[in-house]
Amino acid sequence: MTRAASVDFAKYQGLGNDFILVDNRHQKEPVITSEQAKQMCNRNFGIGGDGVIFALPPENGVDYTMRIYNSDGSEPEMCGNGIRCLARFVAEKDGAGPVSQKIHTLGGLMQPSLLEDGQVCVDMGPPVLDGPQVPTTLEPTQGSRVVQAQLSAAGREWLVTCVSMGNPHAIVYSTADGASIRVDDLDLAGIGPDFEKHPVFPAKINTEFVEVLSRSHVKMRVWERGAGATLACGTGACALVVAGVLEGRIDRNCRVDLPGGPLQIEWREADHHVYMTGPAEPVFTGSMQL
Ligand SMILES: N[C@@H](CCC[C@H](N)C(=O)O)C(=O)O
Repeated sequence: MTRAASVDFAKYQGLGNDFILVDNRHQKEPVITSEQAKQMCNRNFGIGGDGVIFALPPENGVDYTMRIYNSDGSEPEMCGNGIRCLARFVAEKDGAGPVSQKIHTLGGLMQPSLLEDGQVCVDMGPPVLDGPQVPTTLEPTQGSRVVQAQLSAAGREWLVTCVSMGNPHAIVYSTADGASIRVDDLDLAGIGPDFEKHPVFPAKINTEFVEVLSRSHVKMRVWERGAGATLACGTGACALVVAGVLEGRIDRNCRVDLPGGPLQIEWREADHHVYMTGPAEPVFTGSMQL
């Protein structure tokens, strides 16, 4: 395995969730360490980003493999906005037009399609709803599912539904007394870390707070595991639509307004897969000394 003295990269963003992308298809292990990824993500001493994402050689008969480091150097299983960016990055590198890809991730098989209008639609596979698999030790409330379970965090009682989209999410639509969330009023930096490190989430957790505008339109803010408050979270948007359907609050096809802009999410009844459609934009390219 070769570690690099400098690394060529492309910076992309999906709704302001920004990533440093590295074409690493020549070798199985990332050319940089998790510590170097953390340094690259630093907004003062590095390039700046919410994560570093690698295109690696294919595994399991797919086109290529994706791995990602969060900005704190931890390694999550999946990233929704990141996979749209990576799909466009690889297609542009390979000189391919609108194209469908199969990508192996630690969270399973993902299938992005580049659309004529520049957006990317990703078949994110089925959500994982079994509580222990999310994982959470919260007591299941519907079979093995954790839906509207009461949780005490940051000095308040909340109702949370737990969903994995390859990576773990806790979704909050209301407090335990039934009061709706007003996302603009939340002290996210005060509340988010308490969820992220809560002992009922052994792999830590991404948390989405959601306000329902109509049955087909919601607004959210996110506190991400390993990255803090970000402008968007694609897996989070998918997870919150699944949770909203399970809680009976919204329909299966829903617009999700994130701080960085909207995503269209569908939890399709026919195959139980979640489909996410949104933008992926190049910002600049460069080379960083390590
Ligand atoms: N922003 C991402 C999620 C990135 C990973 C996350 N922080 C985790 O640790 O699971 C997205 O768009 O899905």
